[in-house]
Amino acid sequence: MRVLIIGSLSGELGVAARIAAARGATLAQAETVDAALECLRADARTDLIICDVTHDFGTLMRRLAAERFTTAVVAAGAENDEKAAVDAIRAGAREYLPLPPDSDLIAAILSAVSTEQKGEFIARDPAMRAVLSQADQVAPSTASILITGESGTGKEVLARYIHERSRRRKGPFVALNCAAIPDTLLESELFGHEKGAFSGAIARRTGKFEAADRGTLLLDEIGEMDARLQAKLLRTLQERTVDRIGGDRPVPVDVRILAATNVDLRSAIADGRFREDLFFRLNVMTLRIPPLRQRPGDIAPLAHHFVAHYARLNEVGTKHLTSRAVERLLAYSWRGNVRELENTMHRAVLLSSGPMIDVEHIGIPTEAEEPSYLLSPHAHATAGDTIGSLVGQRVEDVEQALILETLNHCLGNRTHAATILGISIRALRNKLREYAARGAEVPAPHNGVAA
Ligand SMILES: Nc1ncnc2c1ncn2[C@@H]1O[C@H](COP(=O)(O)OP(=O)(O)OP(=O)(O)O)[C@@H](O)[C@H]1O
Repeated sequence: MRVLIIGSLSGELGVAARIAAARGATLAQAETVDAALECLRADARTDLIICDVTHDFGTLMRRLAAERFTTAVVAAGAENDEKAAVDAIRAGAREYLPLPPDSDLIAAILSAVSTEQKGEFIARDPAMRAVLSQADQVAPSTASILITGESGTGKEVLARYIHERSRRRKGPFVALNCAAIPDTLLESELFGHEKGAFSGAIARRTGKFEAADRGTLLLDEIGEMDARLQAKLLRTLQERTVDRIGGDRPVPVDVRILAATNVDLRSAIADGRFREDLFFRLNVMTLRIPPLRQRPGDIAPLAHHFVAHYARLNEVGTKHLTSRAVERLLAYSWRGNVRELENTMHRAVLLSSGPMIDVEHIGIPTEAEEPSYLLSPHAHATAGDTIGSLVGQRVEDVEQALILETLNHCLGNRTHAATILGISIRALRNKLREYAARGAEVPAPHNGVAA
């Protein structure tokens, strides 16, 4: 694990750094926020940042967000400085590390970050066990693999699972969501840029390809990549070199590519939106993750796993699901798949005050209460009654209500809502911007529940 320390190593922070190193962390150090950002731009593999709160912590968090660094940050400061601790957590710190440092707490933080990264893969249902045994077979090779499945089914977790079982497991695992970044920035995010390559390129930055050198690069939502970048990606895969924007020579890279998608790439090819030659490069083998509703044997084990995880994380003591609660979970359709189950369990842990989690803490409707368009993939075949009651309303208003309601159901997850609605994520984002401009309340990406 790579840890970047921001602040001086001569005092108690230095003691914390030495404890982290003794627990196996590789250290880098920066005296200032500027120097730390330079360090991150030059090497995107940092797993954890520990920052002295007396440095400008708020600025650090804002600048990390502005440059789309998602590295976990821990603030370190005086043990009795409650205000600093509260401010740091509010600004987005994962933890407050009181100084002088406690070596068990540092060990716990390192282990939490590494478990999060490894991601435990729960698979009890035979359908999922079959996918895992295919993954076990292909993991050791260097073949590109395409992972398909609805949003929230666990494509990224499966990609990490493959990386951990590959010969590259000691190398980095780097993931990039191609839909989350505007086309204009995606190129520099993937391939990097030289200083001054375009306005705003204030310093040289390595891209995800270079960050994943000798490891694995997951390109999530590959179907959203625009045609020009598809061509550049294909060239990179063929030539095993990357051209940084503004660079004057290709840089060799050794990266295994895993690509994930929740759209049907064959129909994207038929519509001319995805290159067939790139598809064949990426798709040496396809692993298809079934939606959660088609692997009921996974629902209860996953639910127990998330309850234990969030109870531990929120320090609320051990909690258990009642058998009625488990029955309710088994009867639900989980259109948002494992991510929806995870968010539901996180909320239930926070809402239940005693040791038991019952149906009222889960807050999902029974099957009879679920809207038909969420239960059936053939919504129009079952939605006749609903349509009748809409006569008299404007299409635009009905569309807005449907989009916002679906987004609410998906706990704010844009990708999943777009999949259910059958529109592209870009189209969804444009609509949401329009609604927000008109004053409508648009659910935040995580609906207020920290994932
Ligand atoms: N089998 C599993 N075991 C444990 N956790 C899982 C499993 N599958 C999914 N999860 C959890 O569910 C959440 C969603 O998983 P993940 O991000 O891998 O889905 P995805 O298919 O890549 O979603 P998207 O298409 O929206 O990117 C994550 O928090 C992940 O840790």
